[in-house]
Amino acid sequence: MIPLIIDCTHKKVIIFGGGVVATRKARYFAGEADISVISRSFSDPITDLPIEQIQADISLMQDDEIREYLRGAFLTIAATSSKAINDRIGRIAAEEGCLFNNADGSAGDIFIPSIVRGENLIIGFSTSGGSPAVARILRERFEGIVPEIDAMIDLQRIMRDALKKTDLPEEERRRRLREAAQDPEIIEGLSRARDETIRSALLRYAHE
Ligand SMILES: C[C@@]1(CC(=O)O)C2=NC(=C\c3[nH]c(c(CCC(=O)O)c3CC(=O)O)Cc3[nH]c(c(CC(=O)O)c3CCC(=O)O)/C=C3\N/C(=C\2)[C@@H](CCC(=O)O)[C@]3(C)CC(=O)O)/[C@H]1CCC(=O)O
Ligand SMILES: NC(=O)c1ccc[n+]([C@@H]2O[C@H](COP(=O)([O-])OP(=O)(O)OC[C@H]3O[C@@H](n4cnc5c(N)ncnc54)[C@H](O)[C@@H]3O)[C@@H](O)[C@H]2O)c1
Repeated sequence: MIPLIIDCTHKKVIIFGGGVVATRKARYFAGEADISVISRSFSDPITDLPIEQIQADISLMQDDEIREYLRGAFLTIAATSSKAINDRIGRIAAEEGCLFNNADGSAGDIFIPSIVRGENLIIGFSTSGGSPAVARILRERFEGIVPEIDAMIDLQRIMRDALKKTDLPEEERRRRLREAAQDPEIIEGLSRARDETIRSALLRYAHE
């Protein structure tokens, strides 16, 4: 398993099933991907999301009909309450060369991680299906420190630009960036007085 951060803008994500789990998966991709949900019934929260809803009984569909829905899809998620239906969708997705995530049944190609999102940062936690509860606990543990990491990334971006304009050798620029990233005064200052700390860090680290 290899983690990737993927731009899902305008990518087609097809979700089968419209219950609690399908809603969570739809919410995960909503706002970036183009989502269609195919199900016999839809939970109330899923109907509030900006997604296409297609009402159908999947057990009555021929393989070709399912295949048609998957055409051009980046990712297919099976989240019905039937393992047999989910696995059947997985088989067709594999034939179509489409990435597949299975909420219940044989594991697909991808796991959906628990995520923490900052302005400059995304962290994903996955136990590869071993313990979603642990993934959640890790997310909650890291949520609190995201604002300070975000501020550090802002500072580092500005510092990198400033250092590139100097004649300092690359090794020295790298050393200073690493040192500033671990400087306790800067870390503390960023959460208290962000702009002032960025100014003083630049004076201290980004000159020849
Ligand atoms: C990260 C997150 C993304 C998302 O789905 O949106 C996610 N589950 C989340 C929440 C969540 N999951 C469960 C509950 C109800 C708890 C309860 O039952 O009361 C809740 C709600 C909650 O806790 O809030 C239970 C559960 N989960 C799975 C099974 C089936 C099984 O294990 O077979 C069961 C049934 C019971 C059990 O066996 O526990 C399976 C999967 N869940 C995964 C991801 C993948 C593995 C990720 C990993 O290994 O790290 C995988 C394999 C599916 C996949 O590939 O996507 C999201 C994080 C939310 C957060 O960040 O707060
Ligand atoms: N992967 C995860 O994160 C995770 C977490 C908890 C549970 N699960 C498992 O995922 C599955 C779905 O859980 P849920 O809580 O969303 O269940 P749910 O009962 O709320 O939803 C099931 C959905 O599947 C649809 N469906 C079932 N058969 C269908 C058919 N023949 N045609 C069309 N639609 C059909 C139903 O209409 C419903 O919308 C369960 O098997 C559950 O054990 C997975």
